[in-house]
Amino acid sequence: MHVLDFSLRRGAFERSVRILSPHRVIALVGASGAGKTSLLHAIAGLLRPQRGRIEIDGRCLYDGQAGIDLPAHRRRIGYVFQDARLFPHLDVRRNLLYGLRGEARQSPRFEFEAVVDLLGIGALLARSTAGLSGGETQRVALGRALLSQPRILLLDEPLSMLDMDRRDELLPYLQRVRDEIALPMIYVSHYPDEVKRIADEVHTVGD
Ligand SMILES: Nc1ncnc2c1ncn2[C@@H]1O[C@H](COP(=O)(O)OP(=O)(O)OP(=O)(O)O)[C@@H](O)[C@H]1O
Repeated sequence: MHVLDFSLRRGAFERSVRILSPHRVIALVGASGAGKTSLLHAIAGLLRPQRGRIEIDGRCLYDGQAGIDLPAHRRRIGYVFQDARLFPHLDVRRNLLYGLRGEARQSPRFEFEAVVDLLGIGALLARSTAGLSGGETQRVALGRALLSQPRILLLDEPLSMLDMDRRDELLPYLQRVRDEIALPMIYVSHYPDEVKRIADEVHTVGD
């Protein structure tokens, strides 16, 4: 069960959301500026809501009334950005291993080899990030996020920098992650058609 029932403010921008969902994978769609990224930031603990409650898969991350506000590092979030944000000075293997550091190294649920296989990135391990295609870059970013041993996966328009062919190439990997990793996922996109292939339920943010 997910509860996203909160209000937030960013400068002059205000947004309230009320989503109660029994589904593991939900998508948030909406126009540019509707507040989708801001909602993900609130879930990740990067932006404090004005009020309300955030519960993912039955685990409370924030409750204004009860005074609960888990710090970002304790929320165990895997975050995949639109622009991947791989470290340019590290090769693919080291980018992935960056995810598997600190506490994540002790008895990981998602192991290096398994994640590499799942995402089909074994042949890329020794490569620099500079020559990767957009789809390959996003698969590595997804791998790095999974290796940080998250309890929740947040995806902020992971396909938006890709052309149509590359999108079609990446979608099956996202579907595999959804089915085989079985984490709660919140997927932000501009495109309802795209998210219907990933999410169990689609919510529109904004008016
Ligand atoms: N740091 C900030 N300070 C003030 N306003 C901000 C800040 N960050 C975002 N905003 C404003 O908050 C609103 C929502 O932005 P947000 O990025 O959450 O929307 P979005 O739906 O993700 O948009 P897009 O689809 O274009 O990425 C916008 O009006 C934006 O200008």
